[in-house]
Amino acid sequence: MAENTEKRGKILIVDDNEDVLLSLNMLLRQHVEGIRVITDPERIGEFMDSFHPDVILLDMNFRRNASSGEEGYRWLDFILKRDSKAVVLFITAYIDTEKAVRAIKSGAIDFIPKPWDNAKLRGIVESAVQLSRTRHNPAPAIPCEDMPVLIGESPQMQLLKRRIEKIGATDANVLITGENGTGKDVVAHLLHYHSARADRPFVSIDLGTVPEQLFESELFGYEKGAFTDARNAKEGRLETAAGGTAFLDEIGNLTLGVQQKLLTMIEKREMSRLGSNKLRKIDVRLLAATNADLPQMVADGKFRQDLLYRINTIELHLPPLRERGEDIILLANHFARMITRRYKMEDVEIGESARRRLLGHSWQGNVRELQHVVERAIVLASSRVLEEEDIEFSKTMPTRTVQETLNLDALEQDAIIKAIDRSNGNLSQAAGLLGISRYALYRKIEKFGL
Ligand SMILES: Nc1ncnc2c1ncn2[C@@H]1O[C@H](COP(=O)(O)OP(=O)(O)OP(=O)(O)O)[C@@H](O)[C@H]1O
Repeated sequence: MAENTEKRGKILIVDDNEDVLLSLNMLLRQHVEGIRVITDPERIGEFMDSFHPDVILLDMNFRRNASSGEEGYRWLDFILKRDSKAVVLFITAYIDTEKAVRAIKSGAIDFIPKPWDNAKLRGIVESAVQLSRTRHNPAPAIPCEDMPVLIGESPQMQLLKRRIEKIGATDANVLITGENGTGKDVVAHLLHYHSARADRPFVSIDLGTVPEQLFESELFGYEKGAFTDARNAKEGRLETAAGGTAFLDEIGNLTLGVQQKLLTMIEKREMSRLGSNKLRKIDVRLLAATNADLPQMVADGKFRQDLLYRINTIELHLPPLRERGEDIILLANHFARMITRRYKMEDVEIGESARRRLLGHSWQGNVRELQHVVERAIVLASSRVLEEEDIEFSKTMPTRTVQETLNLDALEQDAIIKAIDRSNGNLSQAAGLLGISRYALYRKIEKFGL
């Protein structure tokens, strides 16, 4: 998912657990325009009218010991009756495929599992805000000032940028390939931005996170009564993208049945919702991405050859970061600027020893991994020049070997951030790790403005 320094979206969080409210608020407030939290779901309507949230994060269970999620479905229904385009994310500790399928069929967009992974949670909320804006407002999905940036001056990246500009101006379907985290999502946004459809919606669908049973209803939508939980009709993501661009990420995951339906849509430019025979005209430009070997999948009978021909009119390949040399440092500096701006910190410099360490790493997680490494280094470093010891790679180097700061406040903040991170935002657990009470932790969070 493309990162942006802009704060975007208004979020309403509804959960009876104050810990959850506090940690979600803490995590998200740096990234969004506004947050309101309520413990009482009866007040949802009032806040929908006065605050106009882009996204509602909704707990599934409110009564003590409840775990069926029935209350969540009831409140979801209430929200969708009030605003059929509302974007709701369920917060839940108990999730299985059956429940996920039912929730999404009932109109929720996605889930936030408890405990959550901070980076993933930010990604889910960011996509939900974008979807809400697209649903509620046919205005440009990507205003000029939000044009995504593709950093890189290596010969491969220069060539790629030239091709993006050329291809963007056409309406060709494009298949973007590359390992995870190489920037496929950024390229898809750029292709849209350079196209004549730039002022129309850009709708991204990650088929790696949508359960297989929901591919068809998510992509093509459904009519009321199409299946048991279809209490209201819902437009599919492809319809939402009408006139603009649909980006199907992880297209290799599509089942053969849905591949057929997608092929028909590309060839005939029409589609029907689930539970309806009515054909609707549809004009979408299709971009797709994968890190799978689609020709091999065709050979194995798992991917339709005719669909592959349709989606790979043009193929753009993103090279792994380890093959891009100095781009690593350009990107690290870019992320450093982005992160210090986001957290309103002083600028940092990447020192010589840190550069060497970054250049020597194999970057299996590509640009996404680099972004996380830089963010962690900046948040935890004790000086404004990052050195070798500030660069920690996940798992391979779990402990810092640096001469740490001896400033007690800084040490305390550092420990609090680590504890919250390690307990995935669960403040009771974080307080336990720190050996203090939950209330003492709240006070410290307030004191340090974390
Ligand atoms: N060349 C680049 N310049 C600036 N930022 C980049 C670049 N490449 C990737 N990023 C950033 O790195 C992160 C991962 O990129 P992105 O989500 O586009 O990767 P992806 O290939 O789509 O990953 P996945 O296969 O896991 O979906 C994002 O935050 C994105 O903004």
